[in-house]
Amino acid sequence: MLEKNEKLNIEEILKDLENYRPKRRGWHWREEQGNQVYGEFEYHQASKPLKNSCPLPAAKSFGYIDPQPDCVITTEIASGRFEDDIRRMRMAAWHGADHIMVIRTAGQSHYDGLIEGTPEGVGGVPISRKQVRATRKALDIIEEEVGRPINFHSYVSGVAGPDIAVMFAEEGVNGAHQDPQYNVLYRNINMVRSFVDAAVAKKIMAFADMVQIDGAHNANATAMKGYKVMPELMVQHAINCAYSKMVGMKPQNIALSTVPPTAPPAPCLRIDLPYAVALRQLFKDYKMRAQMNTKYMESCTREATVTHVLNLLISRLTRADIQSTITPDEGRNVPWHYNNIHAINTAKQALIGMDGLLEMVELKKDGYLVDKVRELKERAVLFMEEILEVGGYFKAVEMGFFVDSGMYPERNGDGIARQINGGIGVGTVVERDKDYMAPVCEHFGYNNLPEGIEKACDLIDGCTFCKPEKIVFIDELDENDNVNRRLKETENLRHSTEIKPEVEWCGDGIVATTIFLPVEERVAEFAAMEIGKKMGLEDVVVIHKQVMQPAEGTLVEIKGRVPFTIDVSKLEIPKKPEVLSDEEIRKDIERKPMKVVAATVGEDEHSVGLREVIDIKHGGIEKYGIECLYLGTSCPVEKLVDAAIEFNADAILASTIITHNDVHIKNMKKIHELCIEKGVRDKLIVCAGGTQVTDEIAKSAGMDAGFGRGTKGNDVASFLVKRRREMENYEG
Ligand SMILES: Cc1ncc(COP(=O)(O)O)c(/C=N/CC[C@H](N)C(=O)O)c1O
Repeated sequence: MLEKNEKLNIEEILKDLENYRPKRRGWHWREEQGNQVYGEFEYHQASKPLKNSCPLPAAKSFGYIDPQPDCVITTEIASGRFEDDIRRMRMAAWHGADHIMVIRTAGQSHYDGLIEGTPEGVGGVPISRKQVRATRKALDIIEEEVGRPINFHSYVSGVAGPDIAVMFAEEGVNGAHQDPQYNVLYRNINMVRSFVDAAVAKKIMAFADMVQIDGAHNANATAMKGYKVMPELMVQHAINCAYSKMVGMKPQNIALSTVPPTAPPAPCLRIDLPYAVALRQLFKDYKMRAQMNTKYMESCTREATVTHVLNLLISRLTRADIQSTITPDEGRNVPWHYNNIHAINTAKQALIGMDGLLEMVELKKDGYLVDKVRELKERAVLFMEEILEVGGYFKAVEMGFFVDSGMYPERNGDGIARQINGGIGVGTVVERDKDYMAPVCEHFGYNNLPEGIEKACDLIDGCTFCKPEKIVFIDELDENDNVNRRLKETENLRHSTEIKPEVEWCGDGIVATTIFLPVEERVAEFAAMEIGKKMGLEDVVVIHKQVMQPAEGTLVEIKGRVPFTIDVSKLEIPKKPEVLSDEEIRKDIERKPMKVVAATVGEDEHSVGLREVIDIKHGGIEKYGIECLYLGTSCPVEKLVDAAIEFNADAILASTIITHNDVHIKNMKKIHELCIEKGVRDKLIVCAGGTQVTDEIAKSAGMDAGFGRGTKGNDVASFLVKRRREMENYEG
């Protein structure tokens, strides 16, 4: 078991892979939990807490609770270097993801065999046995520390679909996309080959108890207008569900991949919600894998996040068994790892925030919604009927029925047409002879087993499903394109005190900066790049620009590479002040009572933070017996200092939240100077606090200490006691 602050050791994970065996087969759904209590709250759609996790930032105000939604949460990974992805997977798991979906290297669907070794991928990882083993082994470690099984997922499709299905079943992969329509429509693989392969693959996935996700979401992304293909999507789901069931998959392992088809500025709920309702009504026995919209994503991460929250509202208003997440930067680049985390947090935050929603609101049982649901179902049924009329699915594909930009029955004739005698793998399906026999288990279709043979693989004393020791593990095929060589290049950064910024890969050195420039867009773009260069960044690229007003200015985000490393052993890091125990603080105050005056100074009305530091009910300093005179908010600094003198206080606590024009620093300096003017500075302990106040800023403004975001009563009381001791010793 890893220690909390011990890094995953990629070298260790790569060791002895030839003998690694997965702990289990099959998918893990979060346990039904009924009502869950986290802290002071009861949840009606939550699952068990994690052993270790990173709560949302705002959990600070709720005792750091980290309630886990009831559905599985997915994060998709596509960096191309699995050795760097396991770090991202660990971060994701600690933020609540329990479904790790690894995108394959571009075009792996066209590989007509398995990939071996660990070559670097493009836009995804080359899914190979060694990579799957290393990743599953890392996930074993990660699931131990978070205390929840993690589902490892990739894709069973393409020309080598059945081969990959076998390898996934052997290696304990827990879920996969499998939909022959994907091969046909988006990879132009021959349709007969695709459906025959799909039957073989699905049977193996059923044996391995893998959850299957279909490929309907692709029509959303590929269609001219996502919302025009809603009837077709239901048809695509139906085809894959029916085919999967016929092969022997359990409905509870068949997940429909459903994406809300639109996004603002379209009135998306009015379009997407009826579709989501219709889908769940038609496919109530199946699982819903709710995906977030990717089609209408631009480079604005804020916009993407709001769209995704609206998608999550639909999940909560209908049903999501798996909530898939899309990173807010997917519209910019291959996702950066911290954006995977932002996306997971968006899902966790919104789903938990909408806990029990349907106990308070319900979908109307008449009017627009019901009519729209009905209309969509009718369109889908008509679509299905027409497929039958023209002679079945293959014929319909040849006629370009699918991904047509018209809202069925409207047709624009621009669908993706494929010929039954065309595509990759055409003519490669051979009818099985009468005496065809394959001595392996879970083999779909006709298998002419000899008399008396129970299990096909008895003939060869066990197949790899029954005797995993028969699996042949190939380590590396290419002496250059492999993980060992890549790790060599980053050796120094993994085994020294030198670090570099990173967004995807160890040592990639990428940083991002947000800049506002008071000029029109085109000028701002080039000015921002110039600023990046002057900051010493290399390969500066604009990753986002947004007009704030055509003449007044433009927001620009740039990324660039820092050419240097930071040696952390050489950093001057001030020691965190040691906090005294409650007992010790209380004893010292009993020994010698302490009085404090406190206020929020200037024109500042914020009081919450200071009250938490003071009030006994928040565990504030009063609980140690310190006597506090609280002067409220918008307190002039003169009044605060005078009160300290009058009250014969030992200390002043000044809260200053507003930092506009550095007013917080000005106020601190004024308090310091006033105490000197009145000859009491060396008698008083003077502290400031606030969300933007740091110890360094406060001390440079003449304070004895500064307390920032997250400060607790015992931090302040501990400082006051220690500081008074110093002053007493000083007085001798
Ligand atoms: C049914 C099916 N088979 C295979 C592939 C992948 O096939 P290549 O490995 O050839 O790219 C896909 C891809 N979908 C993208 C995942 C998406 N980000 C998602 O949310 O699911 C697919 O849908």
